[in-house]
Amino acid sequence: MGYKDPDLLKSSDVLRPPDSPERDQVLNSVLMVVDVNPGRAEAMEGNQQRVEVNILLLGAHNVGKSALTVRFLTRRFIGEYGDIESVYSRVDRIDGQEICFNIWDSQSTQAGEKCSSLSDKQLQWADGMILVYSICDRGSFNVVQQQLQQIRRSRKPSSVPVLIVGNKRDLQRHRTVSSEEGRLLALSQRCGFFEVSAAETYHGVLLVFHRLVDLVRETRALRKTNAGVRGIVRSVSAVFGKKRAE
Ligand SMILES: Nc1nc2c(ncn2[C@@H]2O[C@H](COP(=O)(O)OP(=O)(O)OP(=O)(O)O)[C@@H](O)[C@H]2O)c(=O)[nH]1
Repeated sequence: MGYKDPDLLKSSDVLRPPDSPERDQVLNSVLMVVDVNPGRAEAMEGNQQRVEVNILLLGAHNVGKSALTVRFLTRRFIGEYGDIESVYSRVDRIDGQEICFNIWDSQSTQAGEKCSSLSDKQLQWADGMILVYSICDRGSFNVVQQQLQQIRRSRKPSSVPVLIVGNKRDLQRHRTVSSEEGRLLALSQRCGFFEVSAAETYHGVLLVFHRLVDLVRETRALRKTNAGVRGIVRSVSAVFGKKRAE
């Protein structure tokens, strides 16, 4: 199924009209988190360990960042999303573990602005990032490349998992960025790559968020292992250093 205009969608999981109270109900149904200070990693609840994962969505104006966020959080595509920058939360159980997704849906700072620069706060806060472009908007693909450079300049290349997502896959007739280009960019930058349609399906979007959580967990496990190995190396050198001194 291909859509020319999301306002024409008739699917049962699309709420209409876009500016209805239903839209507000959907947006209000997800918990809005206002504290974006870093510092939390994992919280204990009884015996169950809940893992918190902070996900930052970046990309140019109008590429579907809010549509992807709302689709993931509510399973709905509601057409119009307004201009509110928000951090939303949802708790899911994956492989028997509770995962708290905190999702920062960033906005271009001015309407019509193609690319907003990333703040230090956003970069510090994020455990993983999703860089979104529209397959029908080459400019938005260029923005992803610029934002990738900014991320790479500010953090070590492998320290934060990044996924590149080409959205609006349903608009094939208007495609200006090939899948191949997206995949090559991701490959060259050691990022994951997906093409999805927030308008068309929930499952593609779900896969994106779950993949990022997997990568964040792998990165954390690797950091722990590396820290452990560094600790052992330090102890061993301390012992041998002491022996040599004796
Ligand atoms: N056809 C189609 N339209 C989409 C899709 N995703 C989003 N849109 C539409 O694209 C427009 C922009 O979507 P938003 O989610 O508001 O985009 P955004 O990136 O959050 O935009 P800003 O908040 O301005 O940064 C809306 O009209 C959406 O209905 C998609 O997968 N297919």
